[in-house]
Amino acid sequence: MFNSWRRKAKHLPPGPPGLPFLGNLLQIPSTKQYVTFQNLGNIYGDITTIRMLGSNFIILNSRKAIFDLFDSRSPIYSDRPRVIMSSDLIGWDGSVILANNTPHFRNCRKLMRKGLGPSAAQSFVPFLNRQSSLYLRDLLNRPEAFPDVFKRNAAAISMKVAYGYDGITEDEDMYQLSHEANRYFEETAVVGVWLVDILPILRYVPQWFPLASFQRYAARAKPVVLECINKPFEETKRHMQAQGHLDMENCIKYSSVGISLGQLDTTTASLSWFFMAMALHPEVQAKAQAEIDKVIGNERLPRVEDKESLPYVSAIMQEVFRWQPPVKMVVHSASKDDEYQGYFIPAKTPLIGNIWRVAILHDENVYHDADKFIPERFMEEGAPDCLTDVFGFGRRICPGMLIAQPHMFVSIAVTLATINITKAHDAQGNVIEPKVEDTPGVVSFPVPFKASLQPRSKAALDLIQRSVEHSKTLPERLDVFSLDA
Ligand code: HEM
Repeated sequence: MFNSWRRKAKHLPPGPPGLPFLGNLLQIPSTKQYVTFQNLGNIYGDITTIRMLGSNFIILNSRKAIFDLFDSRSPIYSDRPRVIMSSDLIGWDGSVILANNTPHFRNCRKLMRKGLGPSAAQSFVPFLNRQSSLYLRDLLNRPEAFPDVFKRNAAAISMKVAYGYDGITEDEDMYQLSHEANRYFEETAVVGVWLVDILPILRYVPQWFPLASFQRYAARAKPVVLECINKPFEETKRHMQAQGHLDMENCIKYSSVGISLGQLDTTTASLSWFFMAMALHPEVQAKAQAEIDKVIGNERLPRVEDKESLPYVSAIMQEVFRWQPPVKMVVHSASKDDEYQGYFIPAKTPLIGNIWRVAILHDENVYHDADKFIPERFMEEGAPDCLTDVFGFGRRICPGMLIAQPHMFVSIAVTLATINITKAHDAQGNVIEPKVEDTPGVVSFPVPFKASLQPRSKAALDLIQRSVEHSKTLPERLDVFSLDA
């Protein structure tokens, strides 16, 4: 009784008044929620509550609040809110990304630390270098389809990292399978978008019911998702002719598919934002190309190992992440009641960390002209490191960040070394201005835009061809999942 009195005596963080039952539902748009949340933060402070259909959501709008809770109190704030649509209805339950902080989750993270940690990431460097010239070749073959080239390249890397699988770019069925399963994840894993996530009772509504279009969607999606989880794993097992302990098999299966899920869209989106930034800022592109020409010359392509000697190119990578973080909000959940800054945070409340606002990312106190693309800010003495924010927090921090960063760097560097990216023109010769608008979803892509890609010179074209040939001589990588280490 005393506890219940204490619970009532403490208040949730403040938030906007809402309507009976609907709460703030009508005030939260379906796109760019992070801007709405930022505006709420400006009114109600760095920790704000919104209420929708009887459920509370807490928004964290400051770097301090996010780190205090997600990082310093990570034993409490490492769960995920339950997304019934994505996990129960379409089959992503068990996936690392949606799992609560359970033994299964901890085993998967342990496995991923081995497969994606510093020494594993180091061992992928030759593969990333090798892959970068194939990426350039594909880009020049299909310049108009650059987002698809990014995605196929990311798929090749994630399949290699997750399953040791080569040749996804030639295996159209496997590529389409992971592409489609990924899309289903993207469309269903955002908290609060599907009514069934807010009113779980709806999960029992049968498919034939007139308003149950979500059940029909789930019936289409589930076989694809399950095949994406099982097929590459079974193939790998067949190749290895291995039989393992069932728990461990599950752990490998969900870690592997988590890697593929974690990588595909994030790197594709970031490279798409990079292309947009270059089309919008020819002066940045020219400056980076001058750096590459001076430091690397035109006898070879830049490599992962050149990062330190190409500070301006590295600054472009950081600025792409800061300007348009591909994951603009992360959602953790509290595993038990807690108190913060005098406010009560009930167990199971979803907490939304507004990466967009946080930080440094779009905080004018830290970055001047935060909406502008200015890589020079990362060349200044004592510039903050935005990479500590874009990859998430605490126990849920992105396990693939040591693969993602060299992959992004080398892709940016080889593109700048050999290709000019400019704004596209329409049939009448008018410039098509790219719009800096993003798509809704877990990962935010730029809305599709056109850009024109031209090789910088005949020498650049020759270099790409030579590098593709040379890449075949580069060493392979070692076993990813050596479980006995
Ligand atoms: C541009 C590149 C990437 C960015 C910006 C990014 C960002 C993120 C963020 C913000 C999270 C959520 C963290 C949180 O909840 O606090 C996350 C989770 C995750 N990422 Fe990445 N990521 C990237 C690339 C990758 C790559 C290359 C992999 C795999 C090789 C990967 C695998 C994962 C996995 C498995 C999770 C789920 C972790 C969990 O829920 O515990 N990511 N990532």
